[in-house]
Amino acid sequence: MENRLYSVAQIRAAEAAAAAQLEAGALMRRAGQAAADAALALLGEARARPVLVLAGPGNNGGDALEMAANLSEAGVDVVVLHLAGGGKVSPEAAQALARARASRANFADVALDVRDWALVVDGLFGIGLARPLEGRYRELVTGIDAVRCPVLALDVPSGLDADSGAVVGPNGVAVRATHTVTFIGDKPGLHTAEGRDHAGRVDVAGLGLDPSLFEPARACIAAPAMFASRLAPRRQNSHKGEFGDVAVVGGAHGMAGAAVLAARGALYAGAGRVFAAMLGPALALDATQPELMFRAAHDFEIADRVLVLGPGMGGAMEAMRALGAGIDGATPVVIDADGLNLLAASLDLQERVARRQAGTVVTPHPLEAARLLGISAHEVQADRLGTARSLARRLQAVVVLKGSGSVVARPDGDVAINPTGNPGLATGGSGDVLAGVCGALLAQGWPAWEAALGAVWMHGAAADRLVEEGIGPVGMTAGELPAAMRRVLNGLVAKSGRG
Ligand SMILES: NC(=O)C1=CN([C@@H]2O[C@H](COP(=O)(O)OP(=O)(O)OC[C@H]3O[C@@H](n4cnc5c(N)ncnc54)[C@H](O)[C@@H]3O)[C@@H](O)[C@H]2O)[C@@H](O)CC1
Ligand SMILES: Nc1ncnc2c1ncn2[C@@H]1O[C@H](COP(=O)(O)OP(=O)(O)O)[C@@H](O)[C@H]1O
Ligand SMILES: [K+]
Repeated sequence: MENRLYSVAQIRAAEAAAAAQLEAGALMRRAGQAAADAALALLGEARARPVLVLAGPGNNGGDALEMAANLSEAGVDVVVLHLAGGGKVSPEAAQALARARASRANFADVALDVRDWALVVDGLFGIGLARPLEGRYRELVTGIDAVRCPVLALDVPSGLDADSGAVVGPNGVAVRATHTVTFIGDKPGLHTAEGRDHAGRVDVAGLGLDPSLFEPARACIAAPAMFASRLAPRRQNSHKGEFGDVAVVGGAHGMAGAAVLAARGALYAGAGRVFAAMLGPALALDATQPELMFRAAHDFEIADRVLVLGPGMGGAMEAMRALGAGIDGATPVVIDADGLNLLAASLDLQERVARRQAGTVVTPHPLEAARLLGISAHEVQADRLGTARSLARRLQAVVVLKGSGSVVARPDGDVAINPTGNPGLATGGSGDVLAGVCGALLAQGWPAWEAALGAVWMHGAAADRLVEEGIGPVGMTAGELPAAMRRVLNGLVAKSGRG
């Protein structure tokens, strides 16, 4: 897997194995050097103002002190704010402190806002954070929000859980960095939940560890390489029957729009034919998308069609029947929105999902995932990877837990975190488009895992393009996504062709 992500336990194990082969303090010195290089790159020619280095009581503070010594040796004006804490200090961190004290760095107890800094470095806490930030730490971390210069976090923004991306504590705070240089290996918490807001741009400094020291990663950052084998250019001699039928089953009274958006998503992602099987009054036509075929759900023939079950489906008995029929069918399905709420209410349906032979992709947002697992949305967000994994295992399906850094999980426990997308997607209907795109990829023969990864990646990339064009994030609409996603998809297909 490329772009590997490691749990804190895996990082600790690799670090311990490496430390046993190296001279004492070598890893911390390497971390301090990598951090200084990152800071120098950020500073560029901006050397007139000083750099503030916040150093905490543990080894993260040790990294920061090594870095302060390196920066001052490089001629940078450095001010260190060292919070010693009362606990035991590791020999490496003690050595780093002695080195920083002997350097030209100034140790001072300053308020964050007293100077115009060129850069603030967060070396308070890393993967050893054990409880919420309080007192002086909390004050400093909130103070960082007010600075206008870049903020570089070492390893992990202090206050953030590196495994989950949750801010630690009920009313917890965490550093909002513009950049993070993370050590030894990349960590999931920097890329999902609150992670993207707190970590900023993430660079990995591997510190020269031998790859054989790592346990196999069970998580990665999603990338087109993971679904590239499905992006083959179309043969000249092809016909619509090769690209599959998608039927969106939904659109109860008053919710036709959800089914239409999903159907448009499927059409623009290349399905051969797209139907909308409506639980409410069947529309005669979508005048802006006349290619879509509307049918009444109660007498619609679902056989041989990939189904997108749920957009605007409502909760009536008829919806439950349509969902059950789709689940028991032999074609791949996507279950979304109201389909998931109905599923949450029926253990029987959940078991039938788990027994399905054809591909199944389930796309809950955090509240839908919470209903399915009988927990709160807060608990889902506190452990997005764990939640996605347990749902995937329970339903024996590929699960997309949506939101910032969508988590795609498979029943065997492997997960990928999607790096594309932005808050422009936080608008009604964007999830319907995603479900339709995923249905179209399944209809074109993509396996569930690749279809889910491809749909999520391209849907997010479409939103990113719209932002680049000034169409969002504010005011971006779900209806603008299908055409933008189509450009992304064709761009990837063109790249996949023979040079
Ligand atoms: N051991 C080494 O040689 C290396 C350490 N590294 C760095 O070391 C970090 C991990 O070091 P540590 O295990 O010392 O952990 P941290 O430095 O992240 O924090 C642990 C220290 O903070 C205290 N603490 C935890 N939460 C607190 C809170 N909320 N309020 C007040 N005090 C709190 C603990 O009692 C302990 O003293 C990594 O994130 C990384 O930055 C890496 O540079 C790799 C090399
Ligand atoms: N802040 C965000 N950053 C990135 N993606 C987001 C964000 N908010 C929402 N999304 C994405 O937008 C889509 C919203 O889906 P959903 O919550 O089902 O909305 P709806 O039901 O209105 O269609 C999902 O793909 C989700 O991952
Ligand atoms: K930190």
